[in-house]
Amino acid sequence: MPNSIEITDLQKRLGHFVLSIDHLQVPTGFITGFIGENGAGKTTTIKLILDMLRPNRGQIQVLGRDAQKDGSLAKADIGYVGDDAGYWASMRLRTIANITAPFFPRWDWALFDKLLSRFRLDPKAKYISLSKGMKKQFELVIALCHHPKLVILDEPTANLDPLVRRDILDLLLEMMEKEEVTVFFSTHITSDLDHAADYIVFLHQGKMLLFGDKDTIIEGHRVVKGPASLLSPGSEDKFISIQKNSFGFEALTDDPQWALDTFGKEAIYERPDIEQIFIGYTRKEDR
Ligand SMILES: Nc1ncnc2c1ncn2[C@@H]1O[C@H](COP(=O)(O)OP(=O)(O)OP(=O)(O)O)[C@@H](O)[C@H]1O
Repeated sequence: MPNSIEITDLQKRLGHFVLSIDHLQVPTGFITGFIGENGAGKTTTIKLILDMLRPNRGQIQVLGRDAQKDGSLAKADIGYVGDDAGYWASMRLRTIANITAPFFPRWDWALFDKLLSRFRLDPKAKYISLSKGMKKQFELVIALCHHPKLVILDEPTANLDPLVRRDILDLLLEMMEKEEVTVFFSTHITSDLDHAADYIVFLHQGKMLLFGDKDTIIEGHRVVKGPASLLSPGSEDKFISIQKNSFGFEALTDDPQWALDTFGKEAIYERPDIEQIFIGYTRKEDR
């Protein structure tokens, strides 16, 4: 199966907010990072994929099944970590696992124990006694220990310290080496994606701005810096976005060759990171 998620012609209205995605594919066997500012529509998209919300229009295929008609059949193959796991606060971790395991035919107790000890979580601890980061780690253990084909994570690393964030990303990468797993990962911490993602989706105010292979996207862009005297009205308009100050300009281009031909050796050309590209496209849309 080339794509684990395929979205076509999707529209969802929530009050004044409109989510509108013409086409989105999440390739099987890779990590796709889903980036957007607060309120961009990431959680709404994920809830639609999981059939927790119904669209006003459009089709969503998840693991080859229609999310609205028989999405429940795909649920055993999906590991999901969202905002609120909804676990009973006073339950012990082992009890939560005992209740969850029967829903998943490939539940793996050995993997559950291994992952719990990796995160130094005590199975006898009560869920309420865990810190925010430990709760996320436990939710991730539950999501991964039934060998899901598709892992959907809604901002799993928000509020976590860098060490825990890196540990979670490393765990995902290790899993993907051993079995074919697809990961769809929403975040606004773009540095996590610099490290881990293969594909990137940018969402802004309910619309997709960009989708593609991360390395190709980065290679296709440059941050150009130089003195303001290099600029002309025509060249300014060709940038995706530009910022000027008393020292000169800093701009994002999706045509590195044009920039080199236009500004030559007087400008500096830098490879952007994901955050610089995302901010550049967001500024362009907001102009
Ligand atoms: N039940 C609802 N009724 C009305 N508006 C809603 C509802 N749920 C979400 N929204 C609106 O939809 C928009 C998108 O919200 P969503 O939670 O999908 O964003 P997000 O990208 O996940 O943001 P964040 O990074 O802050 O979690 C927001 O403007 C939000 O206020």
